[in-house]
Amino acid sequence: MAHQFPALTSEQKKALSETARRIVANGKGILAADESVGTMGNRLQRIKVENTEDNRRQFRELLFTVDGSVSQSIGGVILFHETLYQKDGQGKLFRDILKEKGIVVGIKLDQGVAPLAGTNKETTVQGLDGLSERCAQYKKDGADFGKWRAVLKIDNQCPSHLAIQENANTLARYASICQQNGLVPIVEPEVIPDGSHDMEHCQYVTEKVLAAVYKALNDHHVYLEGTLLKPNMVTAGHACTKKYTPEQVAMATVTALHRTVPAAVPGICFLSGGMSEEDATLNLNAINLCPLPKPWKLSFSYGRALQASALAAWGGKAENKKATQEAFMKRALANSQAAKGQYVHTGSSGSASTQSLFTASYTY
Ligand SMILES: O=P(O)(O)OC[C@@]1(O)O[C@H](CO)[C@@H](O)[C@@H]1O
Repeated sequence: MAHQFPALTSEQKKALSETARRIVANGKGILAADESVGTMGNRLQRIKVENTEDNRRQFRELLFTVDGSVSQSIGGVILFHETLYQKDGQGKLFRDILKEKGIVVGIKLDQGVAPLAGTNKETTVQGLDGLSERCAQYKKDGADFGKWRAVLKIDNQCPSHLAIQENANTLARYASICQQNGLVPIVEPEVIPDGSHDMEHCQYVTEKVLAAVYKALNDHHVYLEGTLLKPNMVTAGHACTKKYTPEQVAMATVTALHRTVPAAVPGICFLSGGMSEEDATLNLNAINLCPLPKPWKLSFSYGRALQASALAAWGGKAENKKATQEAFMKRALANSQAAKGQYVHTGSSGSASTQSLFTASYTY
């Protein structure tokens, strides 16, 4: 056994676990603002704004320069490479603006998916080559955590044993490299919601995927206390005709997590996966009220479900700054309340917050 070859020193472990716990402390969650240039282009196209570097920068400036009280709801922000080096209108680096608010800066590290030949269009994730050097540079440039999204789908023969094993191993290798460079790895094995499967089938698959991920993390000597998990909630497929309540989603989700995720993991931050803003908040709230043992913080790492109303309010116009920032703050606060099981739906949600944000085959 490799006990005599420790992967990390006790100082490294302490720093990693402190960072992980800080991100999810007291109802805090993560703003996933790490959309790649292409994904951001799709978002901007919907509001008829051109996908230029400056338009991406302007929208993100609005999110990052909200009132400092946002740090009571947002513990970490995931950035895309471009954004880590961008500045606000006064020339201040976004990463410095976030850090001054006490928010931990994260960086998207995966480089998209590649096909797994001989499968039903399944994928693995690219980005392991040179990852250690990239992590070291990002750490120097102010990042303290990383994110790597693997995509598994439910379909005929999917997810295959190969896709589950390959993605689990790749996530574990990424997590190990992150920790060696002082970055807390966010481990994201997303079972995407495409399909007509029911919630029970999603639970079965999610358990298989998570069990494989935690086996691989253990094999790679990953220090679980210094990681965060970013999973899908257990829901029915987008085209399933049967509807489930937030309480049913919560019970299926916490059951799956309870069976597969060790209590050493400090936090589980769900992705929103195309749910409407309001559904993502209601489901998270129900998850925190679920009467099963919950040894981890259960919080959010939302992309679409934290930004949809804000994007709609902005519409690419500087004069909409106040409305944009208010829309973002409203979702941040609602999700922070939900992360404590204290969200009360007031019935005054704007139309953008109840619209489905589903995109078919959201693979990158
Ligand atoms: O599902 P959501 O909450 O919109 O986004 C989850 C997420 O992992 O997927 C996106 C694509 O990689 C990222 O921008 C984001 O971090």
